[in-house]
Amino acid sequence: MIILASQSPRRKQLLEEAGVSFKIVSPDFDEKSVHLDKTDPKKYVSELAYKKASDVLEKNQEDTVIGADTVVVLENEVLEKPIDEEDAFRMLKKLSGKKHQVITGVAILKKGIEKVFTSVASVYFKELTDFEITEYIASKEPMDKAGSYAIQGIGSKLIERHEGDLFTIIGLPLKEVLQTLKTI
Ligand SMILES: Cc1cn([C@H]2C[C@H](O)[C@@H](COP(=O)(O)OP(=O)(O)OP(=O)(O)O)O2)c(=O)[nH]c1=O
Repeated sequence: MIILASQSPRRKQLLEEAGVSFKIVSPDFDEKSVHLDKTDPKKYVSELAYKKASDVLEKNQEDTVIGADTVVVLENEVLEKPIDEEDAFRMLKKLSGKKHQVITGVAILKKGIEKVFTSVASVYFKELTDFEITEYIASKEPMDKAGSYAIQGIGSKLIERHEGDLFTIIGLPLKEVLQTLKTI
């Protein structure tokens, strides 16, 4: 059985639409309580994805477990989910008019097998006014998204363009995930 170790509705939907049959088991640890080094964002998302997957594998040892983590990286600063609306405003103000990276780390674990990889895409934000930012935050959409926006939602109107894999930005690099599932 394949298990998605994630509470993210986006990851669930992406995997469902790809025709994979799986169940969801949420990892049993608080992301906020883990203090990992963020100076290397690829290493950071890989470690978090690994922690999510290994926590679930421990209790489901006959299964294949997928864990993932997504962050936004702007000029060496890692932006995660905002803690409140003020934090979302701060992030969106920083992202305004600039290019940033979105990095998703994935860990696919099964007894004796560990596949961990990252995927990077770039997003170019339009210049945003404070009013546009405030209006967007009022939609509540930013509150559970890395970097405080959703490219697949209302947030699309904040974006000039993106380079790379859209699924990586939404939280799961599907092509690589499907390829890895085939080979393990
Ligand atoms: C940048 C961006 C992020 N996101 C989402 C993907 C992730 O769900 C979320 C980043 O938070 P994560 O901590 O990666 O994931 P999560 O807390 O939603 O789920 P779990 O830890 O249980 O797997 O941001 C979008 O949906 N659209 C976007 O454009």
